[in-house]
Amino acid sequence: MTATTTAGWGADSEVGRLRTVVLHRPGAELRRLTPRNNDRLLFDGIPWVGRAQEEHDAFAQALRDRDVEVLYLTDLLTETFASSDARRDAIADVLRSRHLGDTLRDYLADALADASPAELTEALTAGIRNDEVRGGHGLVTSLLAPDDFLVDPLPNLLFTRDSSVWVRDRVAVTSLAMPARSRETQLTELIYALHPRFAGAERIHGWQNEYVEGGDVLLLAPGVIAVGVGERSTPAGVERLARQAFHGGLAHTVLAVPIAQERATMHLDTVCTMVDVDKVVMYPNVADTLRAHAVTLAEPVGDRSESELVLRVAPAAPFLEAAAAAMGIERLHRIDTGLDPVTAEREQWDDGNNTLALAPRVAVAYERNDETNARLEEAGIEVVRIAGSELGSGRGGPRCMSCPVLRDPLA
Ligand SMILES: NC(=O)NCCC[C@H](N)C(=O)O
Repeated sequence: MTATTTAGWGADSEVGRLRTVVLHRPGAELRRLTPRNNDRLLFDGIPWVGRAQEEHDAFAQALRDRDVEVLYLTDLLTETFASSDARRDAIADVLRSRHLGDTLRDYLADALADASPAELTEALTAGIRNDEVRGGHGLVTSLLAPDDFLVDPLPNLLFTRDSSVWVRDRVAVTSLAMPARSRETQLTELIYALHPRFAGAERIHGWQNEYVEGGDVLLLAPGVIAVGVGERSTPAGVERLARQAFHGGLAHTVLAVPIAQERATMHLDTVCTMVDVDKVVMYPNVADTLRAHAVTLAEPVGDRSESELVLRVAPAAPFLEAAAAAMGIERLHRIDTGLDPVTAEREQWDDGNNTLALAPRVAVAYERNDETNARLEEAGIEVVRIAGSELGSGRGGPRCMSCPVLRDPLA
């Protein structure tokens, strides 16, 4: 292991004391959701935006009350757009869309180049509707419906955990599998590449690599990473992340964990999150069937390049056992969601498993999941309850809505 966590950023676990986090306060992009587009944009309903903002502000305040520094993604993006390179790259990326046509593309290129940093952030996150453009009119604008999007909104920006994840002192900008989300990581990558706060931060992965989503990546312990493989993160994505982690000396074991390819279990963090150094809250309906392949290096890195590393893949073993063995602990204790299978199913759907640890044995959770929260407390976990009736309509909880940038190291 060569890398260490630096003072300004980095995390080597899910539970080290949280110092800095990136959130996204929901805004205009949520007002774009309609019953006709919400499925495609990966929302299960139409949130009441004002209430979602109140819930989110209370979430952010709960973190600040615990001395966590809250950074907002759109502030970082707007500050990043002080750089003309960032503006140029962001505009080029969004205009690569095959839906635009040359007339519209030329018009938008000029309009976006003239936009202020804040206006550019707004256009790239809330999207641009056909009836909102003042020029570039022609074949494409005539044939599209007035409320068709020329640039799609990004309502899932709310889930900042998916678009980047820190692994020790490196940031993995992820690669999102669903078309509705792929543009999120273009923006995240610009922030990490060009925002002065992250100057010098080394990046692994990237939005054009094989698919890996942050919600699938769990830092079980220093040197041990679990990665869910399912609807979002692919086997090739896990292999890429493992190669990068091994090559950078960031991990000794990566657990590849197949999960059911279903909406309710889209990421590993929808069924399992850590609440202590040796405790997870877990969906009991999958706990006994969840398995993991331990991936390790067959030979030392030496002077091999990342692609030359030889990986050893162990046969599948029960997840909790494989995890404990890799973590070097006797047992990874499991706290169940709900009391019975039906309650567990209801509370898992409402993100009862998706907790954000602020420190060992302190976790933020949606208040609505009464039984899971009671079980956490019985197990000695302090639960910081937040409201999430509107926030949850995108199917994500406190962990999905937060990207820890700095945690105290456990190693
Ligand atoms: N880590 C997570 O589970 N994130 C929640 C993502 C929800 C979002 N609506 C999506 O479908 O991608």
